[in-house]
Amino acid sequence: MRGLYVITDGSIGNELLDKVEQALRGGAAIVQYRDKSADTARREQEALALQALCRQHNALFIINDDVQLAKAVQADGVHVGKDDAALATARDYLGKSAIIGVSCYNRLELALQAAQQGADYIAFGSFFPSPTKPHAPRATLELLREARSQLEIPICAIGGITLENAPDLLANGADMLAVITDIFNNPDITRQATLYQALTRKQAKHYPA
Ligand SMILES: Cc1ncc(COP(=O)(O)OP(=O)(O)O)c(N)n1
Ligand SMILES: Cc1ncsc1CCOP(=O)(O)O
Ligand SMILES: [Mg+2]
Repeated sequence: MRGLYVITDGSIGNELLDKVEQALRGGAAIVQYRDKSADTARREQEALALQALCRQHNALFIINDDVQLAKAVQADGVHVGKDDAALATARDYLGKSAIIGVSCYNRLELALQAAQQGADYIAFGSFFPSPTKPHAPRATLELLREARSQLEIPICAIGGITLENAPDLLANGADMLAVITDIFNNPDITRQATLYQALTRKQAKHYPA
């Protein structure tokens, strides 16, 4: 796994599908449906529509937090953090072939443990001030380098990523760049996604596509 990993946000509103499609046209490799609302019916409907869109564009589709929803819509996988299902629980529920990503914040030991327990990728961040999650713990490029030297699974970087700071993340070992604001707040989402994809193709060479 590598490339641009776009994450949806509740604030995108009713242009959700349209905006995600624009990102996919620009070459986003992975889409995460991240919706913190309690509206189960709408969440399922949106997730199903996004799943179909990702299939059309050969992109992976990941559900944030919710293993039940991931199974219900046959998503490619789920992303879990400290307040979500444990990795082992998610694996039991979704099976061997599901992609399970685990948030490790700024903690190498969590990443080593997740890798040992069968995570498909891990995520560190926030690397930079994030408009979406201003109070997220701050991760460093040094942590990324150290993790790169110890981990074989793909590493995702998240938090306040922009086209200006993305090259440092890639140069220090990130395989995937998870982005909300700098993609979905851009007036030309497709072009912005294309620019990210070009950067990741140039620099993330740790794994085959
Ligand atoms: C790719 C990716 N990385 C990190 C997160 C954050 O997960 P978590 O810590 O569970 O926080 P929420 O996103 O659930 O608020 C993520 N979602 N995706
Ligand atoms: C979910 C999450 N976890 C750490 S930072 C973040 C939000 C990233 O969004 P943005 O790209 O807007 O900083
Ligand atoms: Mg979570």
